Amino acid sequence: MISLQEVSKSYKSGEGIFEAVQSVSLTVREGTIHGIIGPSGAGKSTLLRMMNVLELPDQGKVMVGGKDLTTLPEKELRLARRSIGMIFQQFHLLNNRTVSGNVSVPLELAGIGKKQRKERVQECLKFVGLPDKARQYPAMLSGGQKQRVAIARALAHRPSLLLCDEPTSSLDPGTTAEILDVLRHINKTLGVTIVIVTHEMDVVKEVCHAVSVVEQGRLTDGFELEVRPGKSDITQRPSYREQLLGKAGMRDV
Ligand SMILES: Nc1ncnc2c1ncn2[C@@H]1O[C@H](COP(=O)(O)OP(=O)(O)OP(=O)(O)O)[C@@H](O)[C@H]1O
Repeated sequence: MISLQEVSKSYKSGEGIFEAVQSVSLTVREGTIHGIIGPSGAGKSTLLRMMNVLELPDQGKVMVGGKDLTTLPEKELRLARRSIGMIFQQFHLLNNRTVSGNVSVPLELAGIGKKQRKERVQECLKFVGLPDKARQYPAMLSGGQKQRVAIARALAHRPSLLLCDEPTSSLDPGTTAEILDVLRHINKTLGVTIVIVTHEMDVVKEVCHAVSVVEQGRLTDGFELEVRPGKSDITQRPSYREQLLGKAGMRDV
């Protein structure tokens, strides 16, 4: 289980202090795919980046696997982070490394031996359906293939949690569906808990078991989902929620 407990984060700017996340508490059930949705600038990415303390909250706790990541000494935090993979909208691959070189990076940083690295890289590439692309460079790949490489890299350490920051926002609808299939497969077959930040209703509708709604740095709603494409029996709710559910063709369960 992952739980954020009353986390807050402010940024200083020329105009003063901006409160990007304000006292948010949120629980992600183990083994689920959890969406975080809301308008642009609402604080979704900041919230996600606090889940692996890429962004250190000013206040509050980040509980992952029974430990508060905000209080862990650096060495322990590094180890804890190995069980948390992350992928991004822009893939963040190293262009001067081959596909297998990219997937190998976290294993190299962890000091894993060459033979073991090679085996694990092959396993991960096979899992995401790219075993034949190992020797190619990112520039030779499509957007969907690049995201698969990023996913393979995120899986290298066998994470229990995968954080996804707008993973399909650079992709066309067909490729989006393929990437969502990969994420669903990871959740189902490996039992990995997945958190997806997205502004796309279809992503929530397709894969999420639960969703949290973030607006202006605050959690304004959260609910379990039953995916019902095409249905319109939407429970009356406050405006943003109505809008979300309506667009996604979902209802409360
Ligand atoms: N490092 C930073 N320094 C200053 N301000 C920041 C920083 N990171 C985020 N912000 C501000 O905090 C607010 C929340 O940003 P965040 O990226 O979390 O929102 P978001 O909901 O993910 O938005 P989007 O959907 O547009 O990516 C924004 O107003 C953003 O400009």
